[in-house]
Amino acid sequence: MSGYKIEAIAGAQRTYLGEGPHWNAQKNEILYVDIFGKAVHRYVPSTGENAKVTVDAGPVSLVVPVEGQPNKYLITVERDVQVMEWDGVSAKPTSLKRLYTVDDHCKTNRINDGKCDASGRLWAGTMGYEPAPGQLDPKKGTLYSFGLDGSVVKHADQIDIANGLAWTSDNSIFYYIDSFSYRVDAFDFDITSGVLSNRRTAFDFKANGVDGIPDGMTIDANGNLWVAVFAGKKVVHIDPKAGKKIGQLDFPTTNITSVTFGGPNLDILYATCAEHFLSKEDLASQSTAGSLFQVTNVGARGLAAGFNYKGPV
Ligand SMILES: O=C(O)[C@H](O)[C@@H](O)[C@H](O)[C@H](O)CO
Ligand SMILES: [Zn+2]
Repeated sequence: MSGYKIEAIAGAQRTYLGEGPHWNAQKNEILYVDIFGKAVHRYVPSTGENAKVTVDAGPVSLVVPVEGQPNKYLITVERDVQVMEWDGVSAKPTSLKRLYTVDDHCKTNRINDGKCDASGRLWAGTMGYEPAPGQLDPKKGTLYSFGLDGSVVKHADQIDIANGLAWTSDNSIFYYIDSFSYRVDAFDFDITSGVLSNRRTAFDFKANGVDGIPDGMTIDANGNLWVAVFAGKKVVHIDPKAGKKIGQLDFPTTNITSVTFGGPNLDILYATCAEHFLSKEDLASQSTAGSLFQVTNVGARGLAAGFNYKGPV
């Protein structure tokens, strides 16, 4: 893949563990979190406006706007799903309200990656305690959905690190990453009922000789996947139908965590990354660690902007 250009966005606030980028088309802004920075960030590319709101209660792993309520956002804090009221400027939320708590059976778990499907249903998964690279409390994660009717449904368990999620344009397939499987899996998906079935492998990192840990993910208008590779210094472009890698974006820092398309034409790929788990040497030599990146001229456009949450708040 040639001709692409990667830039660390100087005007966007940096993070310790940047994650969960969401293109909010209603406000032409990108939202992203700093998990262990316990914060939500917003950045408006057209004006350079940016802001950060800190939630002291615990790690914040995702942010999704609430449909029709411009100052309300769904966030996850530790094992809670909460609705945050925020004016988009202040350093502290106007209000926080807990909606759901998951994994009471394992209180050292936390919610990790998640996003909404096209119906506005939230999907999010959990992971065990991970004090250091390779020291994860294994197979403790569960994938949940939070429905428009207020239902909380378990879809899969025995997950190591609940990560990337993406749906096809016709919502017939859900792609999913449990990081330490080193795979992208595919499920048949029924968006009306929210039911997943027929889990199979769409792309196997090890079988295809791709090193690193698959992390966050997005899908482009051609139905191909873009997967951030933690400890891999890259984003890989994958054709999930063929189970083949079809491209790669090489970054100047090691721990790329997630990606989303954004911009008015959905032709800019935004990537989050982390200082988290970087070696001392890498931290000293990688000045862009923790940046929000934009990648232009990748040769594809996003399938859609981020979907808002449409459930009860
Ligand atoms: O960003 C995430 O999704 C996790 O929260 C990170 O912690 C890494 O994926 C994990 O640490 C890799 O080992
Ligand atoms: Zn992740």
